[in-house]
Amino acid sequence: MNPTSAPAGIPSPVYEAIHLKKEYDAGQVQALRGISFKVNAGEFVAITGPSGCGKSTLLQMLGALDRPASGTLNYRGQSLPDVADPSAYRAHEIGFIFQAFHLLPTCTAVENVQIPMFEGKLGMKQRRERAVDLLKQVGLGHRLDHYPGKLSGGERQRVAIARSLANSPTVLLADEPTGNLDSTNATHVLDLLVRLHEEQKMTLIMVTHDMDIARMAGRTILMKDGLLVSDSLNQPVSSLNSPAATA
Ligand SMILES: Nc1ncnc2c1ncn2[C@@H]1O[C@H](COP(=O)(O)OP(=O)(O)OP(=O)(O)O)[C@@H](O)[C@H]1O
Repeated sequence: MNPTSAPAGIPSPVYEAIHLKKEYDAGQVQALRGISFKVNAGEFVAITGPSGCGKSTLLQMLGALDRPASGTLNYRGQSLPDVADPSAYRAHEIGFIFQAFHLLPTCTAVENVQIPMFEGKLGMKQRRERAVDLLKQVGLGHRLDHYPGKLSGGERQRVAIARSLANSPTVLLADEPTGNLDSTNATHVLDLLVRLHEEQKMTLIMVTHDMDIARMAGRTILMKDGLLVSDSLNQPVSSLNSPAATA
């Protein structure tokens, strides 16, 4: 994509959504009923709210996995629903992390991480080297040749996070990334996401129904019944282990 840039000193929105709507079942389900917000480069935003309020629907739109019925959704100044090549956008601009990991069970950790790289120009040796490097970054240098079935849930999610970084995305979109994990593994995965966001200045947008997890973000968007009910900055919290998160 060919991003537009904001004048110096003005934060440039990565995403700008204006009155987004989405219906299912010929209008019987109104999943999004007019959502507007901006996300600036390098922000960590949590999207939270009760089950069925439209969080995943919204994240899927940001990931160009779905299209709004109406409204405007821009990614770095370009209309996302109208992007010429959504698969290139998904492969190179964003990394997606799912609750259920979505690893290929017949591929090892290092093979799973290489999968998104097949769209790029790296040769076989470079792909493997990059995958090894990414697995080391997520603390799995000792599990390179393990199959997903031989890894713990937390390790599987860390492989999925390494895979999401394969093509150096601008944005990480995480949908309940700790939803299938026990509290210890959840803490490790969240700390890893925070570290990636802080060290690599990555924009991180995370859907969670858990308010304690949402508070780890710099900002929380609260949804209800397909509407945005609040959009507020959070007090700094670096980990679920911190007193503020466990109080
Ligand atoms: N493909 C679909 N067809 C019909 N209705 C759908 C579809 N996907 C989602 N919905 C409905 O749209 C609404 C919003 O769903 P969504 O999955 O976005 O909510 P959510 O906030 O992510 O929920 P949860 O926290 O339970 O995952 C819900 O009422 C859901 O039943």
